[in-house]
Amino acid sequence: MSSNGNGRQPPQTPKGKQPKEQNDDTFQLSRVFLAFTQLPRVIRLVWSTSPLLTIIMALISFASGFLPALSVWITRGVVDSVITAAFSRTHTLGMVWFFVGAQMVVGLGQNLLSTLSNIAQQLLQERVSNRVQAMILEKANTLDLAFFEDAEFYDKLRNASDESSYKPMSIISQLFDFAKTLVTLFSMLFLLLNLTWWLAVIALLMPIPSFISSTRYGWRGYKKMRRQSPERRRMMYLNRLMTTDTYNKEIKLFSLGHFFINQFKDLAETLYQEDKRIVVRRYLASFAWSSLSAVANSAIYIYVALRAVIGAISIGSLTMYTQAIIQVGSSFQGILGDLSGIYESNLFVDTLYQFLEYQPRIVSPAQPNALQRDSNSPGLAVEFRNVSFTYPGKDPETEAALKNVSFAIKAGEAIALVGRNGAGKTTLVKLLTRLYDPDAGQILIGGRDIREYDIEELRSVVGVIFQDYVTYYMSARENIGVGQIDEIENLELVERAAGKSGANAVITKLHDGYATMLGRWFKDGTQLSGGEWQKVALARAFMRNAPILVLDEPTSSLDAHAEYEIFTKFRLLTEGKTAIFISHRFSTVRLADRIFVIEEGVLKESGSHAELLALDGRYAELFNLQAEAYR
Ligand SMILES: Nc1ncnc2c1ncn2[C@@H]1O[C@H](COP(=O)(O)OP(=O)(O)OP(=O)(O)O)[C@@H](O)[C@H]1O
Repeated sequence: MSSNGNGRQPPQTPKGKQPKEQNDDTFQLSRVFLAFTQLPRVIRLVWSTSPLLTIIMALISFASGFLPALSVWITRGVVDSVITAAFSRTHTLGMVWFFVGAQMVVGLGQNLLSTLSNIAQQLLQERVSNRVQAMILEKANTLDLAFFEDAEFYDKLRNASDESSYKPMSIISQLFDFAKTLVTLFSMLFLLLNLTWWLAVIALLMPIPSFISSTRYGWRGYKKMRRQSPERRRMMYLNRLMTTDTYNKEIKLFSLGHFFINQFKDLAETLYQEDKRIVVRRYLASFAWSSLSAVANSAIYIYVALRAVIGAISIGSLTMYTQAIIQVGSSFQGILGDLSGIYESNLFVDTLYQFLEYQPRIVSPAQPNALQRDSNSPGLAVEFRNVSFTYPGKDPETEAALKNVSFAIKAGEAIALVGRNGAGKTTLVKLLTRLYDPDAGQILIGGRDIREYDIEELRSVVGVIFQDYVTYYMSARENIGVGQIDEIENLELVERAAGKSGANAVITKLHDGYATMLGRWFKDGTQLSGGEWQKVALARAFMRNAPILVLDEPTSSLDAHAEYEIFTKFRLLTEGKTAIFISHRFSTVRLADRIFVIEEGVLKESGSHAELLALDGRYAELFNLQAEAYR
């Protein structure tokens, strides 16, 4: 995205930290080494998650690396001692027993180590994955609302939480496996060198082409994941549409099921075709290279067999060398496989760290000023001075949401915001609570620019319920208690807040009162009606007990009686706090001390109901239009 000309940048990973692969689709082997740059970070992450489990895994890997060579060496002992026993006259079985016994000990040892390794790995995997998921949530919690409205950010967030949470542990497992196989490789090479050096070299070289090919496909797999991310997200969305209760009604009534299912199937088919190409090519290439290795192994086999025929080596040695050759090849292949696996996982982990590097733009100042409450009023004064704002990616000339808006609200005043859909009313509230910062101008609360306050403190003095309020699928008490999280257990406060909004009458009728689980998602959940949910949300705003109360269409779903109840008692309920409410219902609006009419991002008119009617401007027009409809 380009800058939209108002000086703000859309959310991006900090410049200079993007890995080179981001901008280039071609694969180069040299990049393989670049992609290991995350390794130290990953090791630190896993180590700090559980040093004990990491040490256990490292020790087990190192120890089990020696066992294959030991086993091959013992095999020679078994064969040679059997032949000696068979062809000598004494038939002494002592050595046979010894070597077979040793083989059994090695076998049991191998079994024990792999069991321990599996246990350590699974436990560590779970802890690392949980920790990474928590890190992603923590990061998401710090980021501005604007990030969540950006598709690129969303893709990264999805990729980070879907793929990357288990990848750090894959890297560590592959790294330990790499170390283990390295030990096996060197111990096998040590055995082979007794026979001839060039066989060791050939066995080493064989797996290299296979490594290059597999790394290239790892790269392609990663690029594919990045490319397909928007489609996969769309599939997830369709899946949610089809399986979530809130959408189900409309989908049934509009017969949209097949329409969405077909979209899902089309996307799935396109992705499948792309996946198929990569999978088939990857495994065919791997088949070709491993066939070549098999042929080369047979040639070496013949050479060693002929050495045994002419008596240059014993039959036991024949067995040992042939096994060692095969193991050198497979160990080296294993090492390269681990390397390309680490490389592939690294690419994913890179996405995770790119996500974790996002920095919020809306932050508290280094030295925040404390908010001074007004001693004469339970409310706080609010002022907008020449505030302009355009949403990211929109043109400030033609698509500004607010243009040069100025007004002052006294502490304790009740203000209604009116205006058509899309006029900028909700945007004004978002700016007041620093969900966005204005591009120009200043917003003041209690006489100071809101950017001078700590964000948490600022938000604690503004109680807001948006028109798209959240319906938490939790108990009724929690639904209201979250309005003031440190009082969530205080049933008395919760009940008082519920009493003000009319939610108390709803909740006391439920089978478990305030303990009733709301929503249908969880066991014994009760679904509420739209208006009942709104009363619960409204109670949350009262629970907050903030000096400034902002209600965005707070009574849109309430029945006439409930709305009347709230608004006749509005001043009583708000206890003299500063109140800003947005409403399209003029019966509600006229209760405000003053009314602000917003039109296309501009404050057009302001004054009391009577003043604005007398003005006979836009307000009078809208009011009369609505009144007309009731006649
Ligand atoms: N997150 C967003 N990203 C981009 N544009 C947005 C966003 N939210 C709102 N807008 C645009 O900003 C303008 C003002 O929207 P706003 O939500 O403030 O209107 P409103 O007056 O509250 O409308 P309504 O009465 O329908 O709730 C609209 O043109 C809208 O399309």
